[in-house]
Amino acid sequence: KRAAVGELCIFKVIHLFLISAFCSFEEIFFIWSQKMSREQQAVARARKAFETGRSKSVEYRINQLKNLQRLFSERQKEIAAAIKKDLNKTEVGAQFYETLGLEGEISLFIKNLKEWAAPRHVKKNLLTMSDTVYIHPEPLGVVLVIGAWNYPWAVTIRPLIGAIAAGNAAVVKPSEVCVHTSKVMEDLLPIYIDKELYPVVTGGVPETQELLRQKFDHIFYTGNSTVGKVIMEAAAKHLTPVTLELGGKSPCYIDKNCDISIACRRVTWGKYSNCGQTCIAPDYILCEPSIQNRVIEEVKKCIKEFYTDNPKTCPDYGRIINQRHFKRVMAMLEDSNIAVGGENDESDCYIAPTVLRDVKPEAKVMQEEIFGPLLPILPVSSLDEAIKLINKGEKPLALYVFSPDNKVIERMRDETSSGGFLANDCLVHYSVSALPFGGVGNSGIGCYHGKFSFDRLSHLRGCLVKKLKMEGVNDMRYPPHTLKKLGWARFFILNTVDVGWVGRMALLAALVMVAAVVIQVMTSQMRHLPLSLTLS
Ligand SMILES: NC(=O)c1ccc[n+]([C@@H]2O[C@H](COP(=O)([O-])OP(=O)(O)OC[C@H]3O[C@@H](n4cnc5c(N)ncnc54)[C@H](O)[C@@H]3O)[C@@H](O)[C@H]2O)c1
Ligand SMILES: CC(C)=CCC/C(C)=C/CC/C(C)=C/C=O
Repeated sequence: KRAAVGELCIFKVIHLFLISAFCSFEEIFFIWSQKMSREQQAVARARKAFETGRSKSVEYRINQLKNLQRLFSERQKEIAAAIKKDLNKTEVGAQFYETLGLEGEISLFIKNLKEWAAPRHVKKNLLTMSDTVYIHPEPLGVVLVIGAWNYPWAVTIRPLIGAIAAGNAAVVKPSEVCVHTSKVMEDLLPIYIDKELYPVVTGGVPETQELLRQKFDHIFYTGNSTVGKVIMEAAAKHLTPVTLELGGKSPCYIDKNCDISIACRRVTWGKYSNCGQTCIAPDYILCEPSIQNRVIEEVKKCIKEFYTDNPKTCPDYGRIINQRHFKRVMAMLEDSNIAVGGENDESDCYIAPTVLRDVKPEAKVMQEEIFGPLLPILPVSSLDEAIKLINKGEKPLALYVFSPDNKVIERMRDETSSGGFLANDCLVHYSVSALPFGGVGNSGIGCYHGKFSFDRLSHLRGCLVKKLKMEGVNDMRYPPHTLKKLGWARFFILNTVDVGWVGRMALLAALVMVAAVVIQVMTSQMRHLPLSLTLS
């Protein structure tokens, strides 16, 4: 047996020798990759492509972004057809909620990328005044982007835009739950953008787990908090940093003094868009008992206005993504009183826009993120009680308050915590690229959109370039350490300089003048000394 193993080893060594002697690197990579899983291959190719250095060029990145922009202008029909099959969104709806935001984000990046990627000069202290001190944004390497199904293009491509812009390679894993969209993404992306640098890997849990076994330089995950923990655990094995865009129960407080009809119109839109399957949908309403009936009536009116008397046949009303989620949402209805809606059809994954009245915090619907078209109303006696109730739960992704009173708005903002905060509207903060979008606590880690995406997926390298002159200035930091040196160090380190170019010149001129005066005084003093003393 031992002889056989020995022979095998010799054979292997000869085999390896022959390969390395007679094969090119490409061939060796090919032979080696035959033994790898599809996921391993995609990651290895992406890393190899990253190592060529082509994504370091800002022009290259801008070109890739322009190609992505072209995908959205040329392939709207295919994109919309798949989203229609997956989530029953109309073509207009798909553009409005998904691709419009992406087109805006790409334009923003194309316009600003040169500036964002350039070295950023920073404030200095007196000690480093004559040095060049700056932040140098650099690519991280290979990023894994894991998308969710509810807005499959928006939540998968938006992080990809950031990854491309920051000069990374990125492996894109769309959600398998959106079967049709995932296929379209797999087919279209390689036609438009560099397929080596940005491969698409489709598949479900086993494929994602195989991807997670590989080493990445950042993992950007969008989805539920339970899987978020799985992602973070896998990332920890390689010390990979993560961004987790999660969900949660986003509360909505309606003040009795506000225009209830306008508030309810905005809440109805925020809640029932995409059939309630929006990460930042208002999850439940908190209001005083005196306005509960008004709120119910107004929401009911808006449901009729937006989705007709029969939302089931209304093209703008979506469907629950699949039967598993249908059953999950329906089970939440068990111990609640339906005030509006409640109709459903499992075979069509249809649940009507539904309002629940007098809901208690212990009710089933209050135990987890609803992610469906149910709107519970929890009566509270005051703003104080609403704040207390919100603070009992996990920190939400969004928090909504409707009130004409700035004091109410400010109290709600200052006495709670959430990923984002919106007064007198729902969802729209998502569309402002200048705002960081992300959760806090249980609703996520890290934020993105616009420049925040660029910074999140870059390494912001701190750089200081000193000249080899003026060594005398450094004396204060070298041993022996004395109180006098400490005094100088305090002066030089604790004083920051932010005087700009003109100021720097003026400061330099002042220093030169002081030095000139000192030298003059010293030489004139020396002239008055007896010759013997000057020499000694
Ligand atoms: N913060 C945001 O921007 C944002 C956006 C959209 C959705 N969400 C949240 O996402 C949730 C809905 O999405 P979801 O989680 O149902 O989407 P999902 O089922 O599509 O899962 C998300 C991704 O995780 C992968 N995945 C699932 N289970 C896994 C496992 N066990 N191991 C490894 N990978 C796994 C899937 O393949 C998929 O790509 C909601 O909680 C919602 O609030 C958050
Ligand atoms: C276009 C306007 C005014 C607002 C954005 C609407 C919206 C709901 C976008 C989708 C947000 C999103 C990806 C949520 C995640 O689940």
